[in-house]
Amino acid sequence: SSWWGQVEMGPPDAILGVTEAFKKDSNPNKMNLGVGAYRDDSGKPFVLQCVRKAEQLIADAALDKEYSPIVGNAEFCKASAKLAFGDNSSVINEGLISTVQALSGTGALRVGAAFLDKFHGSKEVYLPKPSWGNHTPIFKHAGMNVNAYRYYDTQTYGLDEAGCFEDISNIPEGSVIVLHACAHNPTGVDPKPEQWKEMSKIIKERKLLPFIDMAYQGFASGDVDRDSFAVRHFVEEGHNLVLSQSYSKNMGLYGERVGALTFVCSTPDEAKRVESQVKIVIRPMYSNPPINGARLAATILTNAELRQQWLVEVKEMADRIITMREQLVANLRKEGSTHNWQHITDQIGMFCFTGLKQQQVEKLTKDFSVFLTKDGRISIAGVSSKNVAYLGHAIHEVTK
Ligand SMILES: Cc1ncc(COP(=O)(O)O)c(CNOCC(=O)O)c1O
Repeated sequence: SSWWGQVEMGPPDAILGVTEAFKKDSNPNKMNLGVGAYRDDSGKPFVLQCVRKAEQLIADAALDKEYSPIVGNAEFCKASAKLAFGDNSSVINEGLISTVQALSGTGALRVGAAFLDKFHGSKEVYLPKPSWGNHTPIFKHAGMNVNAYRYYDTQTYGLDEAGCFEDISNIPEGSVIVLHACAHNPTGVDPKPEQWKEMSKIIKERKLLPFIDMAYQGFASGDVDRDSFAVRHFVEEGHNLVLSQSYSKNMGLYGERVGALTFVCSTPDEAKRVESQVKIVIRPMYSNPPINGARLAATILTNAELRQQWLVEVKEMADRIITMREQLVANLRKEGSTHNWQHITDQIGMFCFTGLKQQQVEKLTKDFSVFLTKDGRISIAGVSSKNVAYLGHAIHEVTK
């Protein structure tokens, strides 16, 4: 008899399911706006030049393939912390942080969640509503209880400031609050600096633990320092926060699984004790991280010429997305749409919450072969100068 006869078929991943349906469609005008990966203006995946050059430097160095330490590539961890907190960050200079390499952003969140489940006083985690789909299972699988705070306003397609601030003011002391540093997924709605300052104040008053997820640093505005405003403000305000970083989007290292997890602690001794316990979480999970992606990122971040080229390339990616937002709105106007599409250009980063209702989404897919997730989220990366007019026409047709 079979061991697993009672195992049921699991539900398909909402996002990857969109790509499956897209592949089956024969319409030459079909568009895949579901996938959360950058595409250039030809709709192709994009490997940055600085990554190709770093690959060459690493190949020429003929390095060995020995195990990485449990905490990963030390040069990468140091460079990652500096990128997030700034070159002259006091928490770095005073030895108050512990940074470990992670299996990309997902791995950083998962190890962070496992550490919190083991050592943090509260099991309660609060996610923005809505948040990245994977946040919920990541924290649940680690044993935490997942709750939500109001974030997105379905009427204005922007931040529900009143609801957000009120909900955060009511989160029980000691709870963990997850924040997207920039380029909020799936809404594209980021707090303004003034709103971040207010959120920091309330979070401090409520004695909450901020877990900041920064998966798009540099990819949102095109400026790595500007995109790290929330992280640096919270540190300046004295929050001992947890930070997850991903290089999937801003360096295009998706499949290399390059990320980092940082704990901001109160003393150097606490940082050492925290690191020792994070290592004990990692050891039985995957023992030690892969070497290649971290070498690539460390080379790019520490080689002056490659770093400069990276800053140019990540801005190019951000600028292309911003241009596509502007051209989509222009095409909707050209089509004669009378709706207010301001939110498409107010929102930032990979995604746009269009505000399309489910039946409009279904019509967009059925009649125009435009594929997107049911919640009306589109990945702007899938929009190009070749298909933006078609998209404008299609959205106008289903919303007029
Ligand atoms: C907010 C957030 N955190 C973390 C991550 C983690 O990404 P990774 O594990 O690749 O670093 C992601 C990647 N999302 O993937 C794109 C999509 O939603 O279709 C993310 O959006």
